Amino acid sequence: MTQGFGLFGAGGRMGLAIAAAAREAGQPLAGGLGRTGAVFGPFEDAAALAGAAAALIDFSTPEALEGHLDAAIAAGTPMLIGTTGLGAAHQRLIDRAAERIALLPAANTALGVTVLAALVEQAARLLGPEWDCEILDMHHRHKRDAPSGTALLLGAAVHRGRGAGEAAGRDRLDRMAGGPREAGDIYYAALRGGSVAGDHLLVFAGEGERIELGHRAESRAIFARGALRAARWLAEGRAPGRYTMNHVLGLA
Ligand SMILES: NC(=O)C1=CN([C@@H]2O[C@H](COP(=O)(O)OP(=O)(O)OC[C@H]3O[C@@H](n4cnc5c(N)ncnc54)[C@H](OP(=O)(O)O)[C@@H]3O)[C@@H](O)[C@H]2O)C=CC1
Ligand SMILES: O=C(O)C1=N[C@H](C(=O)O)C[C@H](O)C1
Repeated sequence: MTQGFGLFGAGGRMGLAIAAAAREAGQPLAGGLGRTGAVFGPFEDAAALAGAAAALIDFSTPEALEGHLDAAIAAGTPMLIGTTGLGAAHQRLIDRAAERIALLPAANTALGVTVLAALVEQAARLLGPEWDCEILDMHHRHKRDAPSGTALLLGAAVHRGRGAGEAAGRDRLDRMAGGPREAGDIYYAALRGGSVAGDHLLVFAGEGERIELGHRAESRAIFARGALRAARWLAEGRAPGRYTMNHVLGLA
């Protein structure tokens, strides 16, 4: 059998978009799994799918991540992790698994967002922490996590640009709690409704002027094409480690 990619979350919105993009690109998929088993292809569980796939693509749920990582490690198969809403415990699982296999966690696989993050980092470096930073995301009514993974990714780019290190500086998810703004903190807000594929707006607000940087996804096809590109890059044979979309696009 031609070694294709294995897809977790195959029956979901992104799973369907990736299957469509793969058909369009002539990219074979070995199989796709949903919560209760095969969505397409002959494999009924993660271990069997991981053993047959050249790379795995996960757009499912945070709760499913650990099982998918276990299957990927056992098979020695690299994995793109597109799922968002991951907490510190998930990040530790990814770090540990990355000692054994190649992993690429990407909260947003769109080319435009990868470039936007680079622009945001540069702007934050030039502006410094005196310019307040606010990040807004709007997504469809079904989205579970808020703020979005992309909003947090853009915030991390601001922290990097300011030279504080990714862990330093405070991410403030409590904008609605009111009170005066704390200097240097990054504040997040989220809107949910309708069928919006994913809009992000980042505002740097200075004294008497503002810079606004943003991205609008017109459909999920951009995430799907980026995910396939990242999976192809992983399947070329990467050493164990934790990679980013910057590696895929040659920006790292
Ligand atoms: N990185 C990026 O560029 C993008 C990331 N995302 C993220 O991807 C994730 C999925 O988004 P979306 O497709 O909209 O969500 P959906 O809810 O439409 O899809 C998630 C799918 O995962 C399935 N699932 C749940 N548990 C498992 C499991 N154990 N094994 C396999 N499949 C499972 C669900 O099945 P069931 O319905 O039966 O429970 C569902 O079909 C979200 O975290 C989202 O934020 C989304 C777009 C772009
Ligand atoms: O759930 C979605 O739809 C999306 N999720 C990702 C995120 O949380 O940033 C990426 C994209 O914005 C769509």
